[in-house]
Amino acid sequence: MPAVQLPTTAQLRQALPLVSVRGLRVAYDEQLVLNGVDLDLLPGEMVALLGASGSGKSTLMKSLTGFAPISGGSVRVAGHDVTNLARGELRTLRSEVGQVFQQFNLIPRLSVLSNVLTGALHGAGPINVVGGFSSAHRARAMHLLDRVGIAHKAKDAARSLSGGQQQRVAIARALMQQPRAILADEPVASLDPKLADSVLELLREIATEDGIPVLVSLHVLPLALAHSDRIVGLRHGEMVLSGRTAQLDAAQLAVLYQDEEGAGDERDH
Ligand SMILES: Nc1ncnc2c1ncn2[C@@H]1O[C@H](COP(=O)(O)OP(=O)(O)OP(=O)(O)O)[C@@H](O)[C@H]1O
Repeated sequence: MPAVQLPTTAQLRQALPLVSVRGLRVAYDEQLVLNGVDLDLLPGEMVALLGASGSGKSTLMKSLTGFAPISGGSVRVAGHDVTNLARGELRTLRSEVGQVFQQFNLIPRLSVLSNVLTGALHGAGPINVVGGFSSAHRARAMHLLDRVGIAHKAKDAARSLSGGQQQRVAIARALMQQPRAILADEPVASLDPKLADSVLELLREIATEDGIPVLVSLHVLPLALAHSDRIVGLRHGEMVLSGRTAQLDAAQLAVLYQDEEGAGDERDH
């Protein structure tokens, strides 16, 4: 009888979703804004989250880090049960999930290097903050700035950088956390198309090289088509689309924007 090849622990880990959402419901003031959402994110994949304005993209992202009022379903992120966190576990969860935002959210007067170093504060207690950063932290922050292509700006004030450069700093700051997943909520909405391409390329490279999932919400369909492995789509708070990017056709994608004011404008530009 041929020997049975059992998968290694590494292979099993690779196949398990880092994020697993089932039947998620979120309500604000009794208004249901997410209704029965399912989502899996696997290590190493770049997943684009699409949907018209108000469809629930930001709310879904917030649900993954305990920032949304979850009223039903289950949310597991990096081994944490987000709907039932133990005392102190929320801080750990947030330290394990890197976040990137549309407006970069840097501290403008601080240097680029200091901004990246703040990523190391996630999950650190007050003593670590007072104690300052170790030389190992500084070396790691410089390495990450080099990785995102702006090590030469390390000493400059964050406010002196262009939007594209600031977003690279924000990505380096997220990496400083040694995240197990990255959530990027409209990270290129404030950037011109060329910079948008380069930032999304960088995020995809990180997903592949670091073997972590990156969930990125986007308003521009061509960007999602060019830079994702998979596309998921929300409509009126329901997940109505999920598929490999290369296999989705125009009719499937059009469902996301049906009946929306200005449909066609938003997704094409
Ligand atoms: N804090 C809040 N309080 C009340 N309602 C909220 C809150 N946050 C979001 N909503 C509502 O939830 C719905 C989904 O909003 P959400 O921001 O998740 O959508 P979105 O798809 O990210 O939109 P956009 O693309 O415009 O950013 C909207 O109707 C919005 O008004």
